[in-house]
Amino acid sequence: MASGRVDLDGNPIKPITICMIGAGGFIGSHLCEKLMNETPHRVLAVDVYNDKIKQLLEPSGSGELSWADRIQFHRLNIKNDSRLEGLIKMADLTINLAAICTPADYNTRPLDTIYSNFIDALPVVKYCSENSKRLIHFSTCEVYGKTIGCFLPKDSPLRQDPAYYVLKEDASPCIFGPIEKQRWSYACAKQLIERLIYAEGAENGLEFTIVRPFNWIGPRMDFIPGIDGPSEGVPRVLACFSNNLLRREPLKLVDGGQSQRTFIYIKDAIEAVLLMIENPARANGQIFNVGNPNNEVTVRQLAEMMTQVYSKVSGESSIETPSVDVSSKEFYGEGYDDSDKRIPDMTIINRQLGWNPKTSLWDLLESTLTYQHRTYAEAIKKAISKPVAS
Ligand SMILES: NC(=O)c1ccc[n+]([C@@H]2O[C@H](COP(=O)([O-])OP(=O)(O)OC[C@H]3O[C@@H](n4cnc5c(N)ncnc54)[C@H](O)[C@@H]3O)[C@@H](O)[C@H]2O)c1
Ligand SMILES: O=c1ccn([C@@H]2O[C@H](COP(=O)(O)OP(=O)(O)O[C@H]3OC[C@@H](O)[C@H](O)[C@H]3O)[C@@H](O)[C@H]2O)c(=O)[nH]1
Repeated sequence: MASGRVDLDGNPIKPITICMIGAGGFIGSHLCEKLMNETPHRVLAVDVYNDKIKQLLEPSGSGELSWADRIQFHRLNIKNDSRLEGLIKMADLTINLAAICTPADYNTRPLDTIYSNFIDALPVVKYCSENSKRLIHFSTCEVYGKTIGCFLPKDSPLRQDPAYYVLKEDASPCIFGPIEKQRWSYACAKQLIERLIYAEGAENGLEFTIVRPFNWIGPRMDFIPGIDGPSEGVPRVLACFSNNLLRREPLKLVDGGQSQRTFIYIKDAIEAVLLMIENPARANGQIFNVGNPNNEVTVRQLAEMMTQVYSKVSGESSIETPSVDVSSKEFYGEGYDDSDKRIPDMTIINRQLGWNPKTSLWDLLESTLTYQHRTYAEAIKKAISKPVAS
């Protein structure tokens, strides 16, 4: 079944079993799909939900890469389930994606955020280390926090110097705000679990790879409030803006939409993860930025581009006031703070895996918003036309 597939050094790739924790989420669903469609590997998919991978859990057709017996769903909460160690032992590699990772939760549910991103990840690291199993752990670009450049005077020419803003895995500091800015509870928990994994590698020989995603976006990200998630829920920006566009409401720009982000298409990013899975000798012991430095925009520019793209794919003209400003306190509540700018340095992933992102921001928004329109437009129309109960 693995015939012809070779790694970056020309060695044949042997089929392995992967314990994927958080497999039912946005990234997990795309990774499962890739592994089923293009590789012979087996997946023990662990999550509390499976809606986003349902299509893979149905019996598949025939053919060489048929996934019939290669994916198995285990509904369990890793906080309190003794089956976890057994699943890690059965696998060659564990990938941990499980986390609370929506900014609206970091300042309003800081305890859940810290428990989810640090405490709940501890047994996963421990079982991998004790059983000599390889671990790929999902961290975040938020561990860098703010750039050095943002502390310079507004008119300083050094702000234009990449040395003051490009984020490098082995050189950049992690700069968070004060404790009362609970936004940083997530970044801080992720940083500590990174340090623990690194220490397990140094002291106990754990074979690990740490992934720092820089705003991966695409179909199936988060939920549309009131349709496939809670009406009052606040997902990440792609889903917030999609929801506004679908409902023909102005997009809300937090604190003027001045923060900058680089967005990468989920399918480009998944290619990088597959290279890590299949090239352990090149990926072990590494921390990888995975992002697209060419796709930088301010949040305001993102809103403008999404408005234009959505008009194109839906055939609807945009509304008269496409966006409105809103304060972060009003939108997220007390204790919110923000990363100013996120440009990933690509030297290490390029050197180790020869990987580069491909898809432009316009193209990735076009395919993603086509999906959003096709998936949600009818449901939103129905929800809007329902008479409000008196
Ligand atoms: N999407 C991004 O751009 C991005 C950026 C930076 C970091 N990350 C990291 O990547 C990982 C995956 O992110 P995502 O975007 O797919 O998020 P997601 O919320 O879509 O997926 C996380 C999944 O983990 C599951 N999960 C959470 N706690 C669990 C528990 N206790 N037991 C079992 N399952 C549990 C959730 O049900 C969910 O399906 C996270 O660790 C996140 O911090 C993602
Ligand atoms: O409706 C909205 C939603 C969000 N925003 C802004 O858009 C920017 C991006 O917000 P997102 O919700 O996508 O989240 P962030 O980029 O801040 O953090 C994310 O990045 C790294 C991951 O670890 C997490 O998935 C998440 O923390 C922020 O500046 C936010 O304030 C708006 O202006 N309007």
